[in-house]
Amino acid sequence: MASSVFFTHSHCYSSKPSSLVFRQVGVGPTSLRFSSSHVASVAAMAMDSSAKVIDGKSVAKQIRDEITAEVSRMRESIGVIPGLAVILVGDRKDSATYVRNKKKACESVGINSLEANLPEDSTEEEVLNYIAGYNDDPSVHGILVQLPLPSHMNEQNILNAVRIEKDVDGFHPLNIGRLAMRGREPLFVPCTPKGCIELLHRYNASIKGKRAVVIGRSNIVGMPAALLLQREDATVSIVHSRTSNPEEIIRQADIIIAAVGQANMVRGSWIKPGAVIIDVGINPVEDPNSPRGYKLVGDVCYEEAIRIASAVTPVPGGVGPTTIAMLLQNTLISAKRVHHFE
Ligand SMILES: Nc1nc(=O)c2c([nH]1)NC[C@@H]1CN(c3ccc(C(=O)N[C@@H](CCC(=O)O)C(=O)O)cc3)C=[N+]21
Repeated sequence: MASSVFFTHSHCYSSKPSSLVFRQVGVGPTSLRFSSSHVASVAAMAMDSSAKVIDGKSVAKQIRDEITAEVSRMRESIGVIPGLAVILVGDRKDSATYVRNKKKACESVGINSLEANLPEDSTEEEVLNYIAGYNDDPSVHGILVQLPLPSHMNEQNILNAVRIEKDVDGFHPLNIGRLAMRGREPLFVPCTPKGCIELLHRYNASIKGKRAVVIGRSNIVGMPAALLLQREDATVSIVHSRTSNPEEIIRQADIIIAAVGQANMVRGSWIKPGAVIIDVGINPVEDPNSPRGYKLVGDVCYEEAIRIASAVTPVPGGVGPTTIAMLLQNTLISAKRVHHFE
């Protein structure tokens, strides 16, 4: 999702001999569960099953069920249905897919969805006109401008035009500013980082007092994720393209949030045994065995991580579905707030 590119690993060598993986794992506390007489392959298998896959799909389903109940309670008691407007400019295939998924998700919980599809060569003014219309429309409680925008548009101008009360993406600078300040509360927390924290909570990963590393410092994921972790009382480091010793810092982390957009960048040997890993990356890599010709992988080498971490989010099926669930949650929060519905 994020764009900086700073390491060169493009493959996850899952065919590594398991004895090597075992030695890496063996330095950590999890190895205490196994006597040294166990053969490596047995231990590796046992550790495989002891690492948890964090099932973002099922967490998202759970959250959608909670939202469905709240949406109907709201409709029945005050007759209001939350509404989300999505603006898509251009015809990027991935953006079209995400927007379609968001629309489907809205339908599944009873949220109204409106969609504006503008051509790639639209002017900034045309986009601003749509935003103004949705800003004034009382049936719209959330406005999302799908990113990235075409390069001839000024993203900042456009995002600033969204009324802060409808900024369900949480990208408005005032929302980010409040997120960064102690004792202040943003109106909305950005969906992807919020989903990352939700996954940690729902898997009972403790955050308070833990060392967390966020890899990547984008405005939409890395930076707000670091702020959220800090609000949860973690000790947070941010590793980025100019960090001189990233592996050393990452290896100390109890919690890793990876959001750089580089396939399989984080290797098993960088991971502290027992760490919890939230992998935000969604990177297409060539795969002749897939009907599409490619498959999606994360920023973390999953096959290596699952042997060393205590829990890992898969890609797909991890952070992505949770992100969409958070968008629905933010839309519901917005509708409740404007109608003073508790
Ligand atoms: N204004 C704005 N807000 C966003 O929240 C926003 C955006 N722009 N631009 C693009 C990124 C990306 N993003 C995703 C959401 C869900 C999945 C998702 O559900 N992925 C599935 C399926 C992936 C697939 O199969 O294609 C999964 O990971 O399991 C992925 C990516 C939201 N973004």
